[in-house]
Amino acid sequence: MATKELKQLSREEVGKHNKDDDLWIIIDAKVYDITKFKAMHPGGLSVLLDPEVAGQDATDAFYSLHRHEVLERPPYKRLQIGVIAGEKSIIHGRIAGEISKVPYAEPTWLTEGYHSPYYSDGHRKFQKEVRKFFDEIVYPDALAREQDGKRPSQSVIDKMTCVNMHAMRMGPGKHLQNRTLMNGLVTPEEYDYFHELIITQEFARASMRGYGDGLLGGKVIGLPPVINFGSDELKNRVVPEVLDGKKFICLAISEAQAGSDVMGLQTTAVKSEDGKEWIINGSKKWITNGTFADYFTVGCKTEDGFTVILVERSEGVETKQIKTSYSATAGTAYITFDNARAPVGNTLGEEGGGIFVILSNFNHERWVMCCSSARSQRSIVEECLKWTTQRKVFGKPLHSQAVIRAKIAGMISRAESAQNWLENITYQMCNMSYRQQANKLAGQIAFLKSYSTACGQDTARDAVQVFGGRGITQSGMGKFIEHYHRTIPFDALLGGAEDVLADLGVRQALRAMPKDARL
Ligand code: HEM
Repeated sequence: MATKELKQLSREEVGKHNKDDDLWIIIDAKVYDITKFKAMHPGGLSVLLDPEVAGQDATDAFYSLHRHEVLERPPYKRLQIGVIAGEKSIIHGRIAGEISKVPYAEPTWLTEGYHSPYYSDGHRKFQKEVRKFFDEIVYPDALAREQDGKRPSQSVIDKMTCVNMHAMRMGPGKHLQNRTLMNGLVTPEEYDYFHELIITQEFARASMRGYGDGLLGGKVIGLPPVINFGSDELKNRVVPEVLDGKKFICLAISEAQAGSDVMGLQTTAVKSEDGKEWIINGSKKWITNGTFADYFTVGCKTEDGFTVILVERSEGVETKQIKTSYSATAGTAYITFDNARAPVGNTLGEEGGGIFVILSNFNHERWVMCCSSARSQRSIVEECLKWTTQRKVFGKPLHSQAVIRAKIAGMISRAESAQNWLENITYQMCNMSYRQQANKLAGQIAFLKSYSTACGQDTARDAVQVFGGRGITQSGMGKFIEHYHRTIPFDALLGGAEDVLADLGVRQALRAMPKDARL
């Protein structure tokens, strides 16, 4: 379709079109004819006929009330008829891959003029491509699926497979062998936890909370027990099809009756008479991706204690959507097992040794959550800095109020401290064996997760105060604030509740107290 020729106009010329039946306005050096649109304007007619708006430069008035993306929607974009001769537009929408220039909108390692000991040039190139990928491919699907609640599109999952994103999200390790990562930008041997941190943070930046979990969050927590404790037959069959986005898996531990106290779980598995199969009965609750999972990594009570078993979707397995405060795209399920069967070869780890299987993955899972928590808070800082600059109160930007600046100070400090602690822990992970990490980092990671999400909850509350009514409205200026404030409890609960984790950190420290320590 040919693009329409835009007229070169003077401000005087625009000023003549200031009446009900002939109405133009200027926004950022672009001229819009809103004569027909005015009757359909969601904000009403009268505001557009105001003498300070009709025929005038309405840039400040517009950005005080609308996100830029409004002007990019096709029906509104078409309203532009010209530009102001000799002037340039300066405001633009999201450019795929772009680094924000807003202070603190990026971690220091991505901010011009700052340095970091942790990231190499390779990490920087990798970040660039990963951001572009998420901006172009994942972000539009995240917005659409959050709206309609459907599961993430298979086309997005397939594109992620092409660059081996699903495999990279599992961290460094053998599962990356013989895979081409991000079109060859990094080799499986070079790939480290900082690469994974980059993926998780770009993911958090480009997606919405429910969609973020929907886009195979279940795999990140449900597949490691198969990779680390499954038989070779099971691994060879299940791991490739999950990492290639053809089949979906979830971790099914929590029940209505038991959560953190896994030893209190009531789902049972007993062996069939011929000893070849497990027969499973019970239910699981709040299982991310459960509604569309093909495989279920299930915690069961067995004769010898607690055992983890991989159950395939089959007769006797039913999943139902649970309505939570985030969108249905996460596929959060209530699952029932009624005489469901799984081969005994699907046992993950030792019979009765399930607690070890589950605990062994907690550190990585929590660290992933720390990565995304630090990044999502930062996006809220960016929203607040933009809003308080463009929103005018008493003729001045909102940030001219000291109380607003104090809130922003808290948000920035929290986002920076979470990121800096995270990078230190990530560096330790890069230099420790998995066993050393389990020994030395369980407490640190538990503290960081507890701290990050507490920071996130404070930031969510402050951001709502800064945005006022818009912070509790699902569309318009405050839509990301409303979303963050509504979904932050997921960060604070999943992978261990804040208080439980903080206590775990202290208990780990007390275990390491030297016997000869005295005041
Ligand atoms: C091309 C020009 C404009 C377009 C396409 C437009 C479009 C919209 C849209 C789609 C909304 C719904 C809220 C949203 O999605 O953000 C809205 C709300 C509103 N608009 Fe406009 N608008 C334009 C210009 C203006 C101007 C110049 C004013 C003058 C002050 C104005 C005042 C308002 C008000 C007061 C609301 C209600 C805001 C709220 O509920 O918070 N609009 N507009």
